[in-house]
Amino acid sequence: MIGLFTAEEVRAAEEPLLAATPEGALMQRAAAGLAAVCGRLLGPVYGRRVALLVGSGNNGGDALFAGARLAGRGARVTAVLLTPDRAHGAGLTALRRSGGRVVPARNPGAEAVVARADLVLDGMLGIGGRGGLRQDAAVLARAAAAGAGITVAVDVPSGIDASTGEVDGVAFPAMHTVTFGAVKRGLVVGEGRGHAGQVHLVDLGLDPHLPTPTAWQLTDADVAARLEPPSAGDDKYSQGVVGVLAGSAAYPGAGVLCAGAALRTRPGLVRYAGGAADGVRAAWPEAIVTEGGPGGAGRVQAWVVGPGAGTDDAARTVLAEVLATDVPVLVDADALTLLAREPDLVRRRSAPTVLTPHDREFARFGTEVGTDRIGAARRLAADLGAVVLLKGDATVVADPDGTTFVNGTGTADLATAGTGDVLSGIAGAVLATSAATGLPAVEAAAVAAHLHGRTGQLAAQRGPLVAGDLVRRLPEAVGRVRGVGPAVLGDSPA
Ligand SMILES: NC(=O)C1=CN([C@@H]2O[C@H](COP(=O)(O)OP(=O)(O)OC[C@H]3O[C@@H](n4cnc5c(N)ncnc54)[C@H](O)[C@@H]3O)[C@@H](O)[C@H]2O)[C@@H](O)CC1
Ligand SMILES: [K+]
Repeated sequence: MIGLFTAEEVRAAEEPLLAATPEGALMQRAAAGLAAVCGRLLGPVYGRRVALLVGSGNNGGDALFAGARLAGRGARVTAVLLTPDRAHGAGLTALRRSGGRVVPARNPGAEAVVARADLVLDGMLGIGGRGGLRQDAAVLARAAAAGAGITVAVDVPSGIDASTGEVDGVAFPAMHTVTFGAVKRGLVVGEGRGHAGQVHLVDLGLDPHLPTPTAWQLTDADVAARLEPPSAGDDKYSQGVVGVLAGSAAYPGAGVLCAGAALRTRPGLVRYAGGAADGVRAAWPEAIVTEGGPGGAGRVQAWVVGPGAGTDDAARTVLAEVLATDVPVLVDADALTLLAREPDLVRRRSAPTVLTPHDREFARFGTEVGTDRIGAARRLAADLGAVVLLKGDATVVADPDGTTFVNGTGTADLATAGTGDVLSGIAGAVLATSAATGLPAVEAAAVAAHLHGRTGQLAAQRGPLVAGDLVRRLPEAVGRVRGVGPAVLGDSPA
């Protein structure tokens, strides 16, 4: 698992490390790691044009020292200084000694330096940045975006909030971010994720000083370890029995997709008791279909309730009935709308509940998501005593105790009808085994989000995807996450 940290946590951890190391040593470690990544990205370094965008703090110092190292290898390095009188003195000296040039950002030629560069290194603001980019910095960020060079952010893309990922106005559009000591949360969540590109972590020796993380990202290996394949002693009941209450006469597809995803994730047994019995029977002869609602379905180890299920009185009765059981329940879509009217239905539960809202569904519980997605998910989780899986570009899964996972997989191609129904089916299947495996509900939900995203990446390789493609490709995605078949589906997030 990859720990995710706030800027404040990183700053606090740096203090004792700074005190224990010779002055400037940490910045040299950072600059060496940064220059090494830039060198790899450039291929041959000699003769290549590198532009450094340099602000007033230590982030600019990192860029200047890394630039000096690249200049030493023959790169043509130019530093564009936003505040020439406040740029890092020792860094400037090192760059000049290595043959680098310096221009103030207000000089007419500064934008052209950025536009012509083979690589643009963003050292404008690091974890000391507050608020959005000022006009002069925003102009340089836009020039980097418009240019053809590789864009690399130093520690964090300037203009993003390192703790929340919030972007206020313009931020540097990095293809790569070389971050120091620890992965900042803002690189993987909110708008920050889209600005950070591929994240490279440079070890500064900070680990012993960091607090135990409260936010994490799962890797393929973490997910594989939580999705154990069946063993010789398993039967269809011990593999997890999922009850699906999704779909209706108006929306039969939601039931078909949800039941199919549950079957394809962990095909122990799926009991279907929703309102689209004929459709599910036709699509999934493997499912046991009952028409009598949850009460007549037989014993299950987890329920999925809500996708395409409607919000009428009958749907409300079904929701109340499953929330009164003592097994894990996943609440999605229409059932979230109903639950937002009667949140006490979930507050009084003792078994785990997982809610899977998107932003509009989240807002029905009383507050907008806002720009701090981790904070928002944690607050609702604590308020309701339920796991909250807040869907988005980087899905956030929060436990009532504050433990949070930020998903690192997925693709924009997943923004299409029915993919949420598939996620619910996957999560229901993982939850159904959680009682036997001891997997906490928050981790089961995070595993499902990871797998859903990986399946989306796999399906999108063939072009635009529909939700049914996810169901079809799920077994292959599970196999790949477990390391069966080609290991790489896309860039790993960190
Ligand atoms: N502290 C350490 O031990 C290390 C720090 N390192 C680097 O140092 C960075 C943090 O350095 P700093 O604390 O100097 O902070 P920054 O380099 O992020 O810059 C802070 C400066 O920018 C100004 N500023 C803040 N917001 C602004 C805005 N919106 N527009 C314009 N100016 C703004 C502040 O007045 C301050 O002078 C890290 O991100 C990392 O890159 C690395 O060298 C590794 C070691
Ligand atoms: K930066």
